[in-house]
Amino acid sequence: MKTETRELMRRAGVRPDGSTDQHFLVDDRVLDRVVGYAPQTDGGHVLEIGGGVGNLTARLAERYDSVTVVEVDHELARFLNDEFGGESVEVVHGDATEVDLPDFDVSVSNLPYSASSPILFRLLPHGAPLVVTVQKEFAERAVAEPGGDDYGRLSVTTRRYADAEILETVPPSAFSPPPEVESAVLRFEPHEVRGDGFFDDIVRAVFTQRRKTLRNALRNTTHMTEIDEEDVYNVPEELLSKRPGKMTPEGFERATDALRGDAEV
Ligand SMILES: C[S@@+](CC[C@H](N)C(=O)[O-])C[C@H]1O[C@@H](n2cnc3c(N)ncnc32)[C@H](O)[C@@H]1O
Repeated sequence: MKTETRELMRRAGVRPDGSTDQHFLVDDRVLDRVVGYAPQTDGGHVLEIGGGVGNLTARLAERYDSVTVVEVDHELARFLNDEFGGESVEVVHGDATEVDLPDFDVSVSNLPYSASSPILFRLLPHGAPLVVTVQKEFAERAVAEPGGDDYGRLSVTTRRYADAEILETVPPSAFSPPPEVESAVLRFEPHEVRGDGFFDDIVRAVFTQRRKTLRNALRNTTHMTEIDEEDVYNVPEELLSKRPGKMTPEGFERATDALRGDAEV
């Protein structure tokens, strides 16, 4: 079943005003490409965040054995369930920054722009490929190199978990209602990482102090990381004197290893 987005919007009775991140992708060629960018897993379980009227959900259900779609809007969640719910499509009504997420082989989503960061910080540690449409400026931050203004927690976390690339930019006219900014399709290919939340906690904390040296950023955020202040001095001096915005993910790894006490420094 391939269903025109505008027809789905009419049937769902939605009149999105954009205030709740409800910009629906109505360009069916872009939708087809978004789905095509995702790897075809064997059978496979796909997770979609923000199902809207199901324009992407319909395509994902054709391609994968099972779909879990999370939607925060009560009316839309009910529509998705009526339209697609069944053995192979499970609709979860809830906030994707909070609800339990299932294991998945791949995630394909047009993310709600105001919650893109917290959602990605939840998806990346799953270690599965992701294809997401986000604000273009957000995509540029995800792939930013150390040293520039765009480089931050999002860039470090992205590089820690995955290789990311911008596949195409999408103009406002592809959406209804059109957002004010351009969008971009981002793909994340996961790579092996030692999974632990400590690294993520340190990165989150020190980027609240991005203009400070790592030494001061770590000392000022012990309430967030729960490290002992004296452990800061286990980190090599050459790292302590850098600013977080100039540190590579490898530098962050050396620093967190030293803070954990299992470093070869
Ligand atoms: C950009 S629209 C995408 C809709 C549709 N999948 C498409 O491609 O056109 C984002 C959707 O995410 C939903 N949403 C917003 N915040 C959310 C959250 N925190 N958790 C789950 N869904 C959310 C909105 O209600 C909206 O349906």
